[in-house]
Amino acid sequence: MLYPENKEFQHLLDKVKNAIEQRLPVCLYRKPNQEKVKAVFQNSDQLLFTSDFENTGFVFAPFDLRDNAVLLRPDKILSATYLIPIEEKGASGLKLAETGKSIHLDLVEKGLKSIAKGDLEKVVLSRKIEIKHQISPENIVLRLLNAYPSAFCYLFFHPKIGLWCGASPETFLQVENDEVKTMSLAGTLPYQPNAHPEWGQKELDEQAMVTDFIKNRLLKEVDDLQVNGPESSKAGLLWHLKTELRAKLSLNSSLKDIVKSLHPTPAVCGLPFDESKKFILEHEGYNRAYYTGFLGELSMGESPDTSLYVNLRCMELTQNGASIYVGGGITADSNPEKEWEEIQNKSKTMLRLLQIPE
Ligand SMILES: C=C(O[C@H]1C=CC=C(C(=O)O)[C@@H]1O)C(=O)O
Repeated sequence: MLYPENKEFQHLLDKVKNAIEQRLPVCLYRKPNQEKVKAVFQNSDQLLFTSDFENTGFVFAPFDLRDNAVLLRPDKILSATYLIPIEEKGASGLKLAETGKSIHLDLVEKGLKSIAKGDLEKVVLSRKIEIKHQISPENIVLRLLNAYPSAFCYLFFHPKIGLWCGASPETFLQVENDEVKTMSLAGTLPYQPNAHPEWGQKELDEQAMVTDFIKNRLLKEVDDLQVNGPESSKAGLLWHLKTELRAKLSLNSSLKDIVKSLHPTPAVCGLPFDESKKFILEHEGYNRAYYTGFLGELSMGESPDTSLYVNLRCMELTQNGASIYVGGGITADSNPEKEWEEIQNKSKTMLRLLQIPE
């Protein structure tokens, strides 16, 4: 037993473990700053999709929406309160390998050349890191819940898709009645205890580009748009610059319209939209799959509302291993070495879950 003090939570965790063992789709998740953990179970291994986001269920959408967004049909939903134990083990002994550095530096240089030529203004470039480990999904999910109370934490399994988990710091879209909320999250610095982040022009410009894009795209779909920020926001061992946007959904707009006009935002793709996406697909050299896609409840919450998060700080769990996905925004002011350090720091968000001894 992993959590004997809380029978309700242990029951939920056991059910999730059973579903994975029986190869049935399931997603366990906790919204930011909440004590309630939920799990959605689908009682068949059918691969279902949503294209208009009008269904009820849990959506798991890829970076490239030409591939389908997976829908978990909520045949059963369980929830339990989970209180984080006070004695939390810190991130100890993190060893960061430099493997893949030269490949990533070359990719960043290519991005910088396209920016210098005027083809791109910004492009988010990423990589996949393969790690070996022996930790069970139940232990990983506990570590995730304990380490990142202010993130959207999840463990998603579908036998035809795979096993993914993550701690996303970024809201993609929240819709409750006609109220729409989203955020622009871009600009990163390492977190230093007792010190405030000192943002440079590169991060401020990068953040402004993302905010302007979201603002301009949203203005076509919403009324009464309000923009608050940017401000510093802590995400695990990192600081980000964050701007919050809220508005009223226009009468002739739908969730599908907003999703299609925003995803993928320049926080995970780039500017101009089409050219940066093309650059990523041509040059990154691997398939992002569900990294930098989005996931969450569709018409399924208490209200019922929709709350979607960007699939960042995530990994795919495989037999005895994991693939950690990390990326960063490249602009004209980027320094390739610093960009490498930034994604190394981002990789610690998932890496620390695999390296603390059982
Ligand atoms: C693409 C990622 O982060 C995005 C979100 C916040 C800050 C970012 C940045 O500063 O580059 C990225 O835009 C990632 O973590 O893999």
